[in-house]
Amino acid sequence: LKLSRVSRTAWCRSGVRFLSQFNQDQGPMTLASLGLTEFETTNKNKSIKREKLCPLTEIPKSKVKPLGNKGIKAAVVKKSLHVESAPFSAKSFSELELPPLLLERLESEGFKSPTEVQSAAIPAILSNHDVVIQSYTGSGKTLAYLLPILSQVGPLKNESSSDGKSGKKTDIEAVIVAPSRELGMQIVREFEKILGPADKKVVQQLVGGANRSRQEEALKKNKPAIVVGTPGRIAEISAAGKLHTHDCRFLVLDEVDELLSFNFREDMHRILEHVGRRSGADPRGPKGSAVRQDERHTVMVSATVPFSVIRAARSWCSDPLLVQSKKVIPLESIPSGPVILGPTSSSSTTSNMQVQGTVQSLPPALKHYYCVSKLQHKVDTLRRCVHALDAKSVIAFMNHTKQLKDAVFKLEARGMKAVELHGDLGKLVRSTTLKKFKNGEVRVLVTNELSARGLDVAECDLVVNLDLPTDAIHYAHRAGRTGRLGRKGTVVNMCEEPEVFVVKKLQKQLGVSILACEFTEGKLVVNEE
Ligand SMILES: Nc1ncnc2c1ncn2[C@@H]1O[C@H](COP(=O)(O)OP(=O)(O)OP(=O)(O)O)[C@@H](O)[C@H]1O
Repeated sequence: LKLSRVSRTAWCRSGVRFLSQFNQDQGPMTLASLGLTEFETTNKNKSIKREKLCPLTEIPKSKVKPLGNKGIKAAVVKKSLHVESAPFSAKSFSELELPPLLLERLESEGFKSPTEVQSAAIPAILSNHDVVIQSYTGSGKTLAYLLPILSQVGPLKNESSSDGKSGKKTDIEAVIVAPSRELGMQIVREFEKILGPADKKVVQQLVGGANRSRQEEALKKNKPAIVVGTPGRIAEISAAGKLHTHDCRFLVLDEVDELLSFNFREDMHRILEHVGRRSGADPRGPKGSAVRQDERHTVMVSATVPFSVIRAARSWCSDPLLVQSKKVIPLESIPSGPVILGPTSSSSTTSNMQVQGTVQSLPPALKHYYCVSKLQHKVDTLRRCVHALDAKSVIAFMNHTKQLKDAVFKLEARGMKAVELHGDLGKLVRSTTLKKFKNGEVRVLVTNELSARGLDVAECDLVVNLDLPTDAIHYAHRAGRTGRLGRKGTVVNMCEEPEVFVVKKLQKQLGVSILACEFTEGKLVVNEE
């Protein structure tokens, strides 16, 4: 496959189909399956060592690459990045060269030290590299891009940071795109937390479902430097000429693999076309000129990075780096096609890749179980499961919105406080429901895929799949709602007898043990198989 120069249109058209085809054939694509987690493959003849991918400790300086994207992103003058020393030795935020005001804010909000992915990503972004950030759910990817942005944009930034190209006050300097309203709002709150009450207006939410004219008025009145929103609303306001992003310096695509899905295709196309597109600039201007210092930096983020994302990054970014918890490597060094796990692959290679894949997208300490239950008994089994594990904060996933109400009704009838959350509810109901769940008023949140991505409820100690997820990528995001930032977490899958093979397949694809269990006499009993 020749993928590095796919046109945007081709990428948009084919990305989803490609991904779903791959998922069907080989299971979900993880970075491990791209051969990234081990620096030496098991095939000795074709072994690729890290040193070859990334000579010495330095990321190679950017080469000017034909991008085939009308030059939205021309070559950028980049600082070289020491990948083995600085990012991995950082013990505190101050070692990451963040500005003093930002460090003060982090301290007063109780953030003491960076997570591994933050230690790796912050220097990479600060060195003007485009990056793809991939690390497991709940590992702190939001701050990994938020902090370098606030180092260069807004009131906490380094004094030496430039004010952007035009210096026009109406210009947006950073656009963050997220696939759901809930996730968008959560990111806004994270920005507000770090900015502090006095500077909250530096960031503006542009999520769907909220009043559009109020958002437009706020843009006009507050002149925010940063906007966070859903693709539809950002594209809509941009198309109406009320959002000026041509001089934008940062574009972040959070949950990027979801943003590449068919549903968002047109809106994402507009965003990628317009954000950071300098009017009148020659995209192929002289290499290293000062003009390009302020070109758009693109940051793509997710716990799961299928091949469609690698391909999109190659198309839309300039010499992107892949940042994982303990590694920073040039995306260029990734093999240019998916690793095929066919019948000819040796079983050791296959299992090795799968184990590595799990380490990357799921928190390593999560415990996984499955429990065979008849359809009509599943909610009762859920109730027994919650009691047996003494779970305080539970997210139960179902595949069909219509069934959620019924499950909530049954739980409430048995004295268990539960509430439903899905996209058909009004925005006010959605936010009060989530608030109630977050502050512990409700024990079980019964929901669908809407809550699977990004939702951060630290207290959530149990995830139950009342219906099995459609594939391993969906499993990873659902499971990742628990066990966040090193906390304990349990995932229980309820399935009927004929579905056990699906659990076995997920287990194999994800490389985790999903143990058979039942709930008897108020206890979790793990069955020997
Ligand atoms: N350095 C840190 N110190 C303490 N808490 C942190 C730190 N970094 C992030 N957190 C907190 O950890 C939680 C999880 O972070 P975040 O939501 O960014 O994870 P994530 O990797 O994006 O997860 P997901 O893949 O599910 O979206 C958040 O509540 C965040 O505020």
